[in-house]
Amino acid sequence: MSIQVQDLNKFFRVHVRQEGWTEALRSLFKREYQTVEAVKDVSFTINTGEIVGFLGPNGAGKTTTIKMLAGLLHPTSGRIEVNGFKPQDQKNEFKKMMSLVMGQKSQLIWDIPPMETFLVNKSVYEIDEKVFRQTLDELVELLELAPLLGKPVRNLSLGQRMKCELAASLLHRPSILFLDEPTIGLDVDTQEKVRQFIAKYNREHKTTILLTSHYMGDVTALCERVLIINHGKLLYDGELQVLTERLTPYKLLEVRLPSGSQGQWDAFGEVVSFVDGKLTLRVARDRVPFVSSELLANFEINDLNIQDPPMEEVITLAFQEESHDY
Ligand SMILES: Nc1ncnc2c1ncn2[C@@H]1O[C@H](COP(=O)(O)OP(=O)(O)OP(=O)(O)O)[C@@H](O)[C@H]1O
Repeated sequence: MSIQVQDLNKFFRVHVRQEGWTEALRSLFKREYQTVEAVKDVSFTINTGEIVGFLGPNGAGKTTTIKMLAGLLHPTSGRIEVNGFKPQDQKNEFKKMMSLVMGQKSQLIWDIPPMETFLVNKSVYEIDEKVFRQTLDELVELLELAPLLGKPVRNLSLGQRMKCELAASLLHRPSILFLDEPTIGLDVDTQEKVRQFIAKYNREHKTTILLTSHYMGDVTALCERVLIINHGKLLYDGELQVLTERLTPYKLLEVRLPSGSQGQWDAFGEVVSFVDGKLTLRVARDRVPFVSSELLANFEINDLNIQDPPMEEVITLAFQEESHDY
C-alpha cells in the first residue's frame, strides 16, 4: 500500500468580513469567525503504481487533501501514511520520495533557464551526478526539452513551462507523484503530450500518481479508478467504467444512413439528433445488441458506432449526487 488515508478532516477557521463600514469597524473589536469544513471524514487507500483521478467541482477539497498528503498542511484530525511516512513530519526521506506538481504554481525560477532550477534541485535532493545525468537525459528526450533548457523561463510558453515543471519535479525519481491540474491552460496538442508522458512514466517507473484535473480527457486517458469529492466528503471511490454504467444506464448509437432514409427511429430509442444523415439514439445498455442488429437487418446503414455518454455528463451527474452506496 502506497497511500493510506483514514478519517481525514481539515477545518479552516476564517474571519467573517461584514458588509458596510460600521460593521467593519465593529469587527475590529469583536471578530467573528466561521469554520470552513474543507475535508470531512475522508478515507481511501492507493496501491503502489496506481494512477487515481481525484475529481470534484471548484472548492470541493481536492487541493486541501493533496496538500495534506504532501505534508504542506496539517490535518485537523485523521491519519495519513505515505509509503510509511507521516507527511506532516516533513522528514527529508519523505521529501525525497515524493513530488507535488501544481499547474497553477511554478517551482521554476522565472529569470533564469530551467537547467539552473534542475541543478538547484540536484543539490537540494542530493542527487548523485550519474543518476542526475541519466534521469535528465531521459526526461529531455521524453518531454522534448533540449531547445528549452537554456532559455529564461519567462520566455517559455505555458506548455513548455509545464513540461519543464514536470521534469524539475521528477529529477529525484519520486515514487509518489501528486499532480494538481497538470494540464491547465495547455493547448489540446500539449495536453495530449503531457498525458502520454505521464502514462509512460507511470508504466516504466511504477510511480503512484494522484491526479486532479478538470479536463475529462486527462481522466479517461489516465485513470481507471477515480475518487469523487464534493463539499469535503468522498462520494465515490471506484472504477470510472462502473460509475459510468450506474449513472448513465444507456449508450449512444450513432448511425450513418444514406440520404433520404426514412424510418420510425423513436421505436429504437430516444432520438437525440438526426442531422445530415447522422442519427444519434439513446438506447438502454441492455437493449444495445438487439437494437443494433435490428437496425442492421432492416435498414441500409453506412456506419454504426456505439459509444458511452460523454464523461462530462457522467461527472456532472456524479457531482449532483449526495452519496453513492456502491
Ligand atoms: N487556507 C484556507 N483558508 C480558508 N479556507 C480555505 C483555505 N484553503 C482552502 N479553503 C477552503 O476550503 C474549501 C476547499 O478548497 P480546495 O482548494 O481544497 O478545493 P478544490 O477542490 O481544490 O477546488 P478547485 O477545483 O477550485 O481548485 C473551499 O471552500 C476553500 O475556500
